[in-house]
Amino acid sequence: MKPVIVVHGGAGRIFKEQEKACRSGVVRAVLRGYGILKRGGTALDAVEEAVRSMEDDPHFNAGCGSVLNEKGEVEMDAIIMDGKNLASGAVSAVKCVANPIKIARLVMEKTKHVLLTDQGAHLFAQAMGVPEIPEEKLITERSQERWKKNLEPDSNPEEFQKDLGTVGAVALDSEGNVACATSTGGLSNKLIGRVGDTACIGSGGYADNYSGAASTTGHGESIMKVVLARLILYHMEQGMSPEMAADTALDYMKTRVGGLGGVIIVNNSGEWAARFSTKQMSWATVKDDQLYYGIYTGERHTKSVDEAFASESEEF
Ligand SMILES: NC(=O)C[C@H](N)C(=O)O
Repeated sequence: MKPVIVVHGGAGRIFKEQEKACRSGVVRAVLRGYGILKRGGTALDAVEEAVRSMEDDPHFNAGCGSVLNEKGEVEMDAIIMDGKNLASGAVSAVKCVANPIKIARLVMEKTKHVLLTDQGAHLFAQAMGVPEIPEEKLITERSQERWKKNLEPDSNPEEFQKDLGTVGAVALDSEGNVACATSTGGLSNKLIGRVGDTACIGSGGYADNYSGAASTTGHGESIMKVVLARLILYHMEQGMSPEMAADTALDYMKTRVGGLGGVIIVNNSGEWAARFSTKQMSWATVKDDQLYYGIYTGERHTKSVDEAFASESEEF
């Protein structure tokens, strides 16, 4: 089986001055993940690596760069899932760690549970030897400015929620296994303790070798109401292509609950899609040693992977 990986850097609005950094960020992440697949690594390792790369990138709303809750704190959600056996692990409302996706993976591999939250997730991370980092390291000037603006009496929180940026990855490895991973700081100025779609199995992501894998982004409460990732896989089980399944599910979310978002998908034969109902979503894919990436509807750049690896440090 030829490996495939798709990543997203969040659906929503990307400001002009951020576009280059977002394109570079998703390309860097997809190449890291593909490097693992190319060496015969698993889909699970590839999606974790790709998501880690974007958690470490301050341009995305995950890890460093996460948006802040109503008190100005970072509370992050993440999920990972293995399509081989439906094993999955997630964390919600975690603080002071660089890579929530790592803890999600540990939840999957080292506990009998699927989701740990807040204090419990913190204690578990400590017990697993995950280093704690000061909260300031996760907070960027941009996330702080946005938080302050949202506190102004005439602010329009709806407007600011458009500026999303969750990160995610889906992959198919050479053994035919699929996996997904998603990580986020959630919604700006959210209530303390708010758990979003990203931490919830079937909403923020789902992976099943019988059909494929999906990772979602967008308005979390809407995504949870329609259980977006699982809905997409259901459509694929009924015979739809990844693209058709994505469009059908996103349309349903828009008409049924008025929610916008984006998804990346790979099915178990290596067909993929990156679709969104928002204005933009940064995404990148590698299949057959060919890199594809874009931000706007209809935008699709192509490069060979060798060429892309050679210019990895450059902007795209
Ligand atoms: N940026 C996002 O995609 C937000 C995320 N889905 C949430 O609601 O937590």
